[in-house]
Amino acid sequence: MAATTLYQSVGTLQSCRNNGNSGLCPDYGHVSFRSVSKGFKVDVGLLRGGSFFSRKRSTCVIQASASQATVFDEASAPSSATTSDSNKKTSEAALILIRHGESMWNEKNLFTGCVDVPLTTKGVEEAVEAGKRISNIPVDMIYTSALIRAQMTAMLAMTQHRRKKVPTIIHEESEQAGAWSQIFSEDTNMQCIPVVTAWQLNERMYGELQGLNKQETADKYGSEQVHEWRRSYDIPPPNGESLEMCAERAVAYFTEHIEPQLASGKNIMIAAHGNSLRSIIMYLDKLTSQEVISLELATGIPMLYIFNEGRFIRRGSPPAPTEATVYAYTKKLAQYRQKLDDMFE
Ligand SMILES: O=C(O)[C@@H](CO)OP(=O)(O)O
Repeated sequence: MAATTLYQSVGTLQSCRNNGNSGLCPDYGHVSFRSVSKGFKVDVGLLRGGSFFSRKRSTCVIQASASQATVFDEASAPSSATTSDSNKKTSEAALILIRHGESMWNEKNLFTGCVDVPLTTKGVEEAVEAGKRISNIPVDMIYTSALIRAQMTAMLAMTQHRRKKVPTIIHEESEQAGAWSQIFSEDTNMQCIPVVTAWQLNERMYGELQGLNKQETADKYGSEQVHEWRRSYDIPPPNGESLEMCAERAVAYFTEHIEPQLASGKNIMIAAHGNSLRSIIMYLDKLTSQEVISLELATGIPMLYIFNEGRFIRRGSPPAPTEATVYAYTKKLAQYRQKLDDMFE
């Protein structure tokens, strides 16, 4: 994908006299924006042709810098996008990755790994904020680890989604669990998002470091040794998993179970962990074992990828609704957002 800077589009959009808060620009396509203190927030999805339609009168003054966003190149966008949540006509799909919000052991600075601890209040708030950032992005299926902090994050994030579909955990631990959690209404089923839990997406197993304080461990073994355990690619902590070992199960799960769903047009959210997501990002971004060392993921910040014709295109983190920045959607995502605007505003 060749990304063009927003600056180029801003020039054209500034010359548009706009009558509403959403519409089609003759040159640059779909635009929707909301008032911010200086000018407007604008989302740009490239669609050719069309004309503006109006909700209320205003003049389009867009203030943004080239560094704030990029615009998806129309040439690489699929030509037959529709506005359905799950689009089987094209191979384009959205992939959202979220590291869980702050856990009670993050707060205490303890090595956590596969110990199953919940979010703190701050973690709950981070998950809700993450949900606001992705509230306009379609989600057809959710994958989480088997750990409660990732599951809480996914569920809390979805409370903010504008589409208001209900995430429902798929229970396949036994035949009975599957049978007892069936839904008998097709309409209700259509308003649900299946949530698949998979241990393969768990945090890497931290071995004998689990439950130890990170600072005390660094004081005891030296910060270089601890940094090696925490961030090297192939050196495991005592009796634990290295990132490489974690990648073997997390990336295998991703390629076997999640990638085929993306290829069929399903929009996917994955809520998981610092290291299981680092290993998946290493695969998506083709990072080397050297490059992944410096990859750090913040808690509760969603990252968006577009899966298009078998390629993963990194799109960064969608902005929070309060941020006066510019974010460019793909044509398909812009249409989805427009549909939400039409349905709910
Ligand atoms: O303790 C853990 O399980 C992880 C994530 O919180 O820590 P680290 O940042 O050392 O990989």
